[in-house]
Amino acid sequence: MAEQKQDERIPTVIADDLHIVYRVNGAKSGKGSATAALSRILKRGEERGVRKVHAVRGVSFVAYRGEAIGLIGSNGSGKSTLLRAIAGLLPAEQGKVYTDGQPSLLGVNAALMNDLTGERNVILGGLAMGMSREEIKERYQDIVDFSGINEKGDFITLPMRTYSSGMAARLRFSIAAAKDHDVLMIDEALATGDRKFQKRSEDRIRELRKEAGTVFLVSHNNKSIRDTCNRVLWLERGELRMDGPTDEVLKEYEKFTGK
Ligand SMILES: Nc1ncnc2c1ncn2[C@@H]1O[C@H](COP(=O)(O)OP(=O)(O)OP(=O)(O)O)[C@@H](O)[C@H]1O
Repeated sequence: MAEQKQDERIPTVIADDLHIVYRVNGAKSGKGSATAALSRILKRGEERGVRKVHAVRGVSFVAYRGEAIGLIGSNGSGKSTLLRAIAGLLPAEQGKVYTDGQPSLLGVNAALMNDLTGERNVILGGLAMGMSREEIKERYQDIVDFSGINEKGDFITLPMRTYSSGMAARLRFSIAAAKDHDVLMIDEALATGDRKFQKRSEDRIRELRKEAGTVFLVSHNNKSIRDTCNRVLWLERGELRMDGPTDEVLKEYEKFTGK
């Protein structure tokens, strides 16, 4: 498109006919005849006792800098799998994902250490995201303030195992949101935390978006998606059912779910 301005529409993530398949150990059933077992073994590509879950099926899209993209769909439709694949954590069975820069995945299960204090986790989490010690030091107080962990006492010096799941999720979000990301992926982080924290997170996502990154947000909360995202990808059974402006996609999705 020759008339496009150069500083606009810079692709950050390209998924091209992406297929992700999980392989799960364990036969469907310990019972069954020897013939059935044999036919399973002989069936091309299917090892004995390994089941395949085809979680993402032929998904293609291009994400651009400055976009905040919501991923919606029923339980098990492949949203988290797609995020993990974009983050490079899952190999593609078929197709490809191209990313510009290192995507950072911020999930409620992001690996922080339960036995370490919040304070140590802020440092470790920052280092894991590629921040320097100096940067972490500079932003430490902002991270703690943003998380609201210390609002009801000096929790940041306690091990994370003493936190409620909401507190832990808030800390994870705060650590990840402290850095400017090329591509930031958030899995349900906004579902936890109180209203005040949700509002802070949404504001921060908008800022990150302005700071030229691309944000992906997986959420079952249509309001969070509406307030945060300009575009939505709707997955069902691993397939991309719709890709478009938030309002248009949510309208169809709400018809589908009856909400
Ligand atoms: N580690 C795994 N091993 C095997 N199968 C998996 C694994 N993770 C997910 N799946 C399967 O892949 C499919 C997609 O799961 P995924 O978690 O991506 O869906 P989701 O849309 O994020 O779901 P939810 O909204 O419930 O969080 C499901 O059928 C799920 O059972």
